[in-house]
Amino acid sequence: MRMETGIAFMPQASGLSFGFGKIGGEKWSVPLKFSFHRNSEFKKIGLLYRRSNVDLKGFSLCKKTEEVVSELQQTNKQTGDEDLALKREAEIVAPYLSGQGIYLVGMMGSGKTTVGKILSEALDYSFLDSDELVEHNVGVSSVAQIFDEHGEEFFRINETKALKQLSTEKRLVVATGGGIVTKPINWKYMKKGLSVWLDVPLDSLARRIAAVGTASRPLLHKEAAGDAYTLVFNELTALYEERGENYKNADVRVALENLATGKQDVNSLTPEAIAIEILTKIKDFLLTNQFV
Ligand SMILES: Nc1ncnc2c1ncn2[C@@H]1O[C@H](COP(=O)(O)OP(=O)(O)OP(=O)(O)O)[C@@H](O)[C@H]1O
Ligand SMILES: O=C(O)C1=C[C@@H](O)[C@@H](O)[C@H](O)C1
Repeated sequence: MRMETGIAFMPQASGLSFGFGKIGGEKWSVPLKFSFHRNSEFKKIGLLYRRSNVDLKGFSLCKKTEEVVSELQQTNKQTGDEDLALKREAEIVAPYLSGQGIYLVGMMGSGKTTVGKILSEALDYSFLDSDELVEHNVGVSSVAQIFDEHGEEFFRINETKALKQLSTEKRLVVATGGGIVTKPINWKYMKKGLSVWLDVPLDSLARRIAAVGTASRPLLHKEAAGDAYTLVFNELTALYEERGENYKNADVRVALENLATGKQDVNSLTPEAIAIEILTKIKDFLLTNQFV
């Protein structure tokens, strides 16, 4: 069944539930429960995401067992500490947030999806990717297909419609499309919640995107000779020249270059560390602006 737009959040005993259905017609909803476990992965229900535990008990150790164990222990300690710090920061920020939606903006590959999911879990929010809502509304499986069949302008119109739908929702982290910042009307919708700019150096973005390929990112997918990193870097540079200023409209900026301290490399910052910084910056923003 092709569904018309209509989104509803409904509090339920089991947690939050989210439904898509026909406006004024029948609605369906999916119960969502959140838990906080490091060894887990996100499962998708409808367009929303939640965590599910992964059982690692059957993991078998082979050669260099001690090395593997020690590395795992080190990683677990570091990530365990970060998870705790993240949860603690989320508890501190939650009362100031009062359920306001959070819109992550930033260039393609800046980590809006990766960090957004972690942030949503820490805050007990739902997570949604605006590109996926556009795909759902248009009735296709990829943004690339929309660009191919209808062109960018059609995509942008539908992106604004999707954002309008989302802007009335509470307790939601949204990973927005990289170009959402280019239309002033989109800011009107995002200002119903808090917007956060994930500012990542272009060379890091190019590294990340070149590693996974450009097939799902039509604005970067160009048939040209050269190595993948350089091609992506050049396209990103051109895009950033056009739209870089627009990101500055965000309420909060989290610049990875500022977050990386001492000898730490921007590329070694974990999504958890970035999520903690987002919460800290949101708290500062809300404290500064609550009496003005
Ligand atoms: N902190 C990080 N360190 C290293 N790699 C990261 C980090 N965050 C995200 N990535 C990787 O970068 C790539 C892009 O991340 P992600 O999809 O979260 O970005 P995005 O902003 O949602 O991108 P897009 O707007 O293009 O959909 C992924 O391969 C992801 O694994
Ligand atoms: O930066 C952009 O303009 C885009 C980013 C993607 O998330 C998609 O929204 C689409 O590919 C366009």
